[in-house]
Amino acid sequence: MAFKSLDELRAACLDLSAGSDAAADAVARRQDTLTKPRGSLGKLETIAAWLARWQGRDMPRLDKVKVVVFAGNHGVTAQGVSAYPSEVTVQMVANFAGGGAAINQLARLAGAELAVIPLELDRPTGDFTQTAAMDKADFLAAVSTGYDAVTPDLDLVCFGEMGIGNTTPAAAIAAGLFGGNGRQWAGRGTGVDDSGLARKFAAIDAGLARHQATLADPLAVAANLGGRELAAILGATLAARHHNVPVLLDGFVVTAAAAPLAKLHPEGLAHTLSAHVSAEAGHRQLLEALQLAPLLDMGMRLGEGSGACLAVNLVRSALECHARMASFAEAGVTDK
Ligand SMILES: O=C(O)c1ccc[n+]([C@@H]2O[C@H](COP(=O)([O-])O)[C@@H](O)[C@H]2O)c1
Ligand SMILES: Cc1cc2nc[nH]c2cc1C
Repeated sequence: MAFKSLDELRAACLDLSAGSDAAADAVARRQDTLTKPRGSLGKLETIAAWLARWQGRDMPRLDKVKVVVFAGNHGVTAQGVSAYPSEVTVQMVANFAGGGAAINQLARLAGAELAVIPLELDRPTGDFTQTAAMDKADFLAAVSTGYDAVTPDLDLVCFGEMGIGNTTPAAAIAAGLFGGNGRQWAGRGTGVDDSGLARKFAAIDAGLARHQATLADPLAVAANLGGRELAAILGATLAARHHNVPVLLDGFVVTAAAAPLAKLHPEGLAHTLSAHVSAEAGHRQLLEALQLAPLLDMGMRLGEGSGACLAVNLVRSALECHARMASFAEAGVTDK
């Protein structure tokens, strides 16, 4: 899919199904026949129904699970907002290819295929304190790349990212969409010290001031204050909805990247679950603004899709119980 205009993309963001009530109801009915007190598997029961709704299957499946990690570089790193230099982005992409990153281990354990998509790493986005991060064409190209990364054959997809500096655009998007300033949304990312954190606050406030006139448009927020890997995650989240693929969101950066969809459509992120709340300062507040309840709280702040991958094992647990437990009748257990 190559989105040719913001209006075309906006229309695609409004064209969203509500998922299958029938499949979700079928799961809820079966849950109540299984050998457990009703509701006793808690969120595992609602996760099974969520899978069914968004796959559109009475009996969901998890045969093909994928983690897609998008990588990008950021002009705003010129403001001294990260603890690490930008060259780490391409170096970590090589590490992903070599199997040496955390996400390689966690994806394997989760039974998930890993794909890494670098987005023009040698051409960082504009520094949003000075100019737009991306012009329209750049933004649409990144969204389109993300859209094409999600295919209808997937049963579940996790999004992750790698991009030195990207907690700054993520916080700027959150502030642009939900109000507030740098201090309210920025955290330490890879571990900036107090002066780095102060530079982050200032960069975000400068970006918000520079792009103030466009903050009412969620797509303009994503283009002006975001980054290529974040735009790709927005496109990928939209594609997942169009292709009936449920989504696990990772940490602060992925959540901020997908947030414009929720601003454009009240049910825009209904096909997603927040896998975890990261240790990045603004994540809990962002999840609250989006009315998403995180599954895990592990104190993680890595990115890469690492938290999302952990939650694949919870989703697998939900499906295994749903699909394989005996009913009261089958097991000869007396129901209440
Ligand atoms: O998504 C998160 O919750 C998260 C929190 C802290 C750091 N990160 C990762 O760290 C990088 C961004 O941190 P920084 O300090 O360079 O903005 C980027 O590669 C992210 O994957 C990600
Ligand atoms: C080493 C390193 C690995 C990462 N993975 C995601 N973000 C990262 C940032 C750094 C610095």
